[in-house]
Amino acid sequence: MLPPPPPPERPSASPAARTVVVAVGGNALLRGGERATVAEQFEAAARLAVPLAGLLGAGHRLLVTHGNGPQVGFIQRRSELVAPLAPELPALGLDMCVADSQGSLGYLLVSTLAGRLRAAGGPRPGVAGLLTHTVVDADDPAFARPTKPIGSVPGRGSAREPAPGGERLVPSPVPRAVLETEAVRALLAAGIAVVAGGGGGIPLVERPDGTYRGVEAVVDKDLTSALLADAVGADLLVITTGVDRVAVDFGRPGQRFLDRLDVAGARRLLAEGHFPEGSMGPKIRGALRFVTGAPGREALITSVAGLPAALAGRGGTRIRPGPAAAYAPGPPPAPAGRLP
Ligand SMILES: NC(=O)OP(=O)(O)O
Repeated sequence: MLPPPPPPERPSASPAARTVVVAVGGNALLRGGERATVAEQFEAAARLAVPLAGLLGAGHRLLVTHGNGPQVGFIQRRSELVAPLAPELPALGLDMCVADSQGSLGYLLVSTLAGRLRAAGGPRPGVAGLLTHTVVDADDPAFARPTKPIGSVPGRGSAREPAPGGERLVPSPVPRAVLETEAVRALLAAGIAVVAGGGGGIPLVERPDGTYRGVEAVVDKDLTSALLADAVGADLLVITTGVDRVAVDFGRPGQRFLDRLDVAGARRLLAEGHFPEGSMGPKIRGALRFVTGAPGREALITSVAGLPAALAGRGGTRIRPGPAAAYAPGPPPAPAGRLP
């Protein structure tokens, strides 16, 4: 549970202030599915801004990260649909689509949070949206095995042969470093709320000469969120998803929701296949990476609707290290089955 510190004069002034990272799924802004209008997306972002502003009002430092799974698929489809009509317009690679999604989703999240803080009338930290780049390994095996669904219509396909309806699977390499880590740290230290790590970050690989190039991939935002949360020394990583709590045997007879998990238990359930890749798997792996990075950390998995209650200790699944945990900072581990 996150204890509310007394109202501060300045947002960063309270000794009880903690650094909180809240990861928001791309689906959270699309309640109406693919047909959600822009106005509905703003409404969803405005609802989310209420508990986020509450954290800032209580004096905590806040980093918001967000997904882009549906939106990056829409942007890519738009580019592909336009191509035969206007061949003079450049086709967009996935790195460019991720960058576009950071712009539009950053706009939604920053403008609604800034507006909520202004309307609340208390001490107002600034809110900054940061275009974020994530370095991945050029030889990550994910490039040969696409697992990340983008676009929102159920179905299965590959990046080259999309399934009917628009959803497709694309490579999702493990994030190794975020170029803007120092900037995020500096903004948080200055009491400014940050929106960063959007869509897992624009995926880059290093060229032999040390420069970067964008690649065809969508990095998992939960893993990037854990990496950033670790790097900025966060105390709490909140991962929002479509359910209020993590379940074992999800969607099967015997389904059981969990209030808390320790590291050993989470690892065992992950190994038993309760948390599939492309959904709960990266959230659990991100949470594990974060809580085992340093002592005193906690991860919380819950829904956007359940966020206010979960932050007050009345819901969600809490992941804590447990008595036998060993701490080892570093990038997120690869999922089972990947090369070391
Ligand atoms: N990039 C990413 O992981 O997005 P979602 O969380 O929306 O799938």
